[in-house]
Order: sequence, then C-alpha cells, then structure tokens
Amino acid sequence: MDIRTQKTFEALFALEDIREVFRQALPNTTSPEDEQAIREGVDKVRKILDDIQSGTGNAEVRKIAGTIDIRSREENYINIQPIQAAGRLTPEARKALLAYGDGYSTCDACRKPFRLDKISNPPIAPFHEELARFVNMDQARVVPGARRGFQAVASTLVSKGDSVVVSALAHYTEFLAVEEAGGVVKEIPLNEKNLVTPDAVAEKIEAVKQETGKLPVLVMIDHFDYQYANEHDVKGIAKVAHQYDIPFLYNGAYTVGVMPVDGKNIGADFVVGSGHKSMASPAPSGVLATTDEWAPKIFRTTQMVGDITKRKFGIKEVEMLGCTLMGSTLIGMMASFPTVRERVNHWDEEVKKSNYFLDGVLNIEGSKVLSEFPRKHTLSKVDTTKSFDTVAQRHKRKGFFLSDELSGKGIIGEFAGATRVWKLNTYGLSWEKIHYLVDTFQDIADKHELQVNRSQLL
Ligand SMILES: Cc1ncc(COP(=O)(O)O)c(C=O)c1O
Repeated sequence: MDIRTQKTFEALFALEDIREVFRQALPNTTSPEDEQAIREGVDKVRKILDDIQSGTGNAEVRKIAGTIDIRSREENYINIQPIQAAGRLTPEARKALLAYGDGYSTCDACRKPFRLDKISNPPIAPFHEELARFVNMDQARVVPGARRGFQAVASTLVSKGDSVVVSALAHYTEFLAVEEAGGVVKEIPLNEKNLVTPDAVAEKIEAVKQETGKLPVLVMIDHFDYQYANEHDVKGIAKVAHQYDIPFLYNGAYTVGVMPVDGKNIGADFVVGSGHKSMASPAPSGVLATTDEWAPKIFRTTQMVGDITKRKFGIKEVEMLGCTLMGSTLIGMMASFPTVRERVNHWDEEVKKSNYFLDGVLNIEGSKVLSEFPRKHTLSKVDTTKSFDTVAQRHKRKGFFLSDELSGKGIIGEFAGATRVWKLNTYGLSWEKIHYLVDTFQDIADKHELQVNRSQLL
C-alpha cells in the first residue's frame, strides 16, 4: 500500500471513530437540541465519507469507504430484525476486525503447548477462563457457532442408532449434529402453551426406552426457542435427565450474552452459546462450556500416530480440530466481552421494553402476540393477520405496504411482504426508540383506519 493510501485509510478510520462517538451519544441524549446537534454531526461525517466514496480517488480507498458506509443501517434506522439484535458488534469488535483481519494474527505468540486456548498474548487463555466463569461452568472453548458446540458434544456422546431427545421446537442445527454422529432425534411434544415441560421429557425418555430398548444418550434443550422465544424449564428438564443418568445440553443461543446464565445452577453438563447471535461477536463464533467431569471426554486430545513418520500431535483436541477461532473472529469476540459481561445485568430492562412495545402493538385491534405473554424475552412472534394484513388485502402494494410504511419512518428488519405472522426483536433499543416504534406502528394503523386503543398506553 502506498503512503497516500495508507494516510487516507487512517483518516477514514478516524472519521469512523468520530461517527461512532456521536452514535454512542445518541441514545443517552435527553434534550432535543443535543439530539439535533448529534444528528447533524453524524450527517456531516457521513457527507465526508460519501464524498470520499464517490470521488475520483484511489479505487482501494473508495472500496473500503463503501464497506464502512454499510454501517449506516444501524445509525439511520431502527432495526427490529429478529436474529441480528444481540449479535451486533461493539465499536471495539469492529476495530478488532480490522486490526486482526489476518487469519493467524492471533498466533504470533503461540508457544508450547501449541493450542489456541493456551495463548496468553493476546490474552486468549484468560479469556477462556473468563468465558467458563461467565456461564458458571468449569471449562470453555470458543467454537465457530453454537452448531459446532452441538456437533462436538454429539460426536463425542452419540454412536450409530443412539437416540437424542430434543424439543419439538429444537433448532435445525441440533438435528444435523445428531444426524452427523449417526444418531436419531426424538422430539418432545409441546403443551398447549408451546412449552416443553419436565414431565413431557420424562415421558419421552420412557417412550424411547420402550421403543428402542435403550435410554437416550443426550437431552438437548433450547432455553428460549427460536420460534416463539418462549422460556422452557431447563432446570426442571436437567433434573429429569439426570434422574435417568442422561447428560443435559443447555442451548443458550438466545441467552448467553444477553441475560445471566448459571450453568451449574441449571444443572447443565454442557452450555452452548452463539457469539454472532447473542454476544456482539463476528460470525462464526460461539462458546461450548462443560464441567470438569465431562471436559476430558469432550476436549479429549488426539491419540493418532503417523504410521510412517510416527508423528504425534498430543495436545490437539480432536473435537476442536486442534484450534477453532482465529484472527479477527476471536479477537472481535474478546473485544466485545467486557460490554457483554456487563450488559447481561440489564436484561430485565430489555424485557420491560419488549413488553412495552408489544402492549402498544396489542392496542391495535386485531393484533396478537403468539409468544408467551407477558414476554420474558426481546424476540417475539406476532400475528397481524387481523390487523395490518386486512389493510394489505385492499392496498395496491399488498403485503409490502407495511414494510414501505415502516422503512419510510426509519424502521427496518421485518421481512418485507410478511405482514401476517412474523418475528421481531427489540434488544438494545433505547426507550426513546421503543416509544417511537409504538407511535409509528399506531400511526400507521390510524392512517389505514384500524382501531387503536391509545387510552391504554402507559
Ligand atoms: C435456538 C438456536 N440454536 C442454535 C442456533 C445456531 O447458532 P449458530 O448460528 O451460532 O450456530 C440458532 C441459530 O439461529 C438458534 O436459533
């Protein structure tokens, strides 16, 4: 890179930093004048970035400026996309992405024993210890996504034909992990509230035993499922699994990183989390934590010896394929961790905001919340077939009318065209944004002559 390009990059990153400071200040602003000043500041910086992007300068610089500008979707819009909310990166993680983009940049100081989780500069080894403490388990490894955590556990515990008990709302990646290991999933039916109960788990275990003559080898349950984000009684379920001496995998894809998770208290043998879903981390990232009892099995090291060379790679862990996350993915996760560790303490406030917003939606006649209500999570499933979809039926833009209206008001993230049954997530939105969301949904309803019961607003 020539010196001019390098200097321009530096200037771009400095501008980005300034914009980030503005952006961070926005949710904490109370006076409209300050908010206006901050918005103008963001606009000015954007304008400079736009000029660079569209100017005739160095193509490489234009390209990187373009990449940076993708971030405007977070600054200019309220994004209620269901699965992105808690995975959005912190400014620190964004910087780490650039600084540690080279794949093996984490490996400069890799010394004996040669393994990722043993590297102390950057402080990857202490990060692993902190991760284990964070979910109150004994040992942890970073993995490329929650799915790789399921895979490591299934590959260790499941042999051909073994049964694994999962929820009827289990994520598909649990199915795949079991299939790859040669096992079969056995689904626990839901009760009338779309919940998996400990009793239903016990019945399923008994049924599997009857049917196959063998107990299942693993029970794997999502604390909050991906469909309704209903809370399932994981502690009660872990207890049932242990009564049959079956290990319990806690799927915390929607919890680890947003709310406090205490694996020991739950009775989990394995805790799996998703970095890019709930830990403000780049994809693919996640965590697999376990107890001292299970660690030697799940994190077993290789026994393989080369038949000609007699080479051995003793310290490398088989399920981790030696090392897992490298470069910016891992450092991004680490960079966000202080924020993530702190933010779980504010989960109750996040849930309050989620309920406030949905109360506002429910005040629009015909709207329903399909998830358990009041909400215990920020991800929710709503049914607007009898409210907004009645407008869609008579609107020339059909099902797209709602997305058009919302994006016109700076709200994005719903699936365009889906105004019937859909999911959204309010995680991380300030109270100001939540109020704005409610007002906007109700204004759109008003405009299209749907009944809105504003008197019930808090
Ligand atoms: C409940 C649940 N478990 C697991 C996963 C997979 O997570 P990852 O993408 O980190 O592998 C998802 C992803 O959507 C999910 O919703």
